[in-house]
Amino acid sequence: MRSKIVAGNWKMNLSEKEAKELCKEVNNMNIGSEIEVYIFPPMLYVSDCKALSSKVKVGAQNAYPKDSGAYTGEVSMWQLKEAGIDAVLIGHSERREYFGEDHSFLKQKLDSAIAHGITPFFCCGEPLEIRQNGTFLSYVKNQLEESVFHLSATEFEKVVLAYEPIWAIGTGQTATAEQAEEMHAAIRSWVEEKYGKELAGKTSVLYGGSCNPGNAQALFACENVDGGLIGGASLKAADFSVLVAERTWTILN
Ligand SMILES: O=C(CO)COP(=O)(O)O
Repeated sequence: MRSKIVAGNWKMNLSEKEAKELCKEVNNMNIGSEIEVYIFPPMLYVSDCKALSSKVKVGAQNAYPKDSGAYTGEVSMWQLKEAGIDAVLIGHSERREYFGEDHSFLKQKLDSAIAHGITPFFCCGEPLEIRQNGTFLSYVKNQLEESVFHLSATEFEKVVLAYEPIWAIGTGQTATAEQAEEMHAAIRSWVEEKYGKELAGKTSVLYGGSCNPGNAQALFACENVDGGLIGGASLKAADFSVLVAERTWTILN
């Protein structure tokens, strides 16, 4: 069946020392037998974290879609691959909002990640006004149609999807299990329409947005929620260790 994944997006936090320390702590956690764990440290630390990681996979929060050239300040997917990095975040709402990343740019990033064999975690999710006006399903469907559904089935197979409602990110206002399941089931149905039942059944769809030890069990127990993309709670070893623990996944399942 599909992979169950807990991924920590550290965003632009931690000193080098703190990042290495947290990386070691995550690698020493008691991780559930069927759970894959990823960390996404700031770019500066990805290689160090990769070197310190045994059972945990390491991804970058960003990368540029061209392989090399005059793109001052950027790091390419190709360079990440050369450095042994496993995954990359694409389409996070913070990059869409603060760095103007649009559908067509995200599409290029996705193509480049796949071409280089890096696992893309493609993020989608609606802002508060779209949640409130009730058009959130079509909003998220459009994000996938614009940047993801051009992929062939063989390419799409490599993608991990993450639903992160913007109103839940860093706000403490988590989506309820019902809200998450409604969206995740819809996402899986669109994947099925496009790529068929078998591939839809194999696609991991993670939830992100104020996920923490207090609400993770209810979210992870939803049929179509295959784990979490965790911000704030991934910076605290004590919290993150609960999210990756076997018992968080087994009690309600
Ligand atoms: O943006 C997120 C993960 O990518 C979620 O962040 P929080 O868990 O801090 O809400």
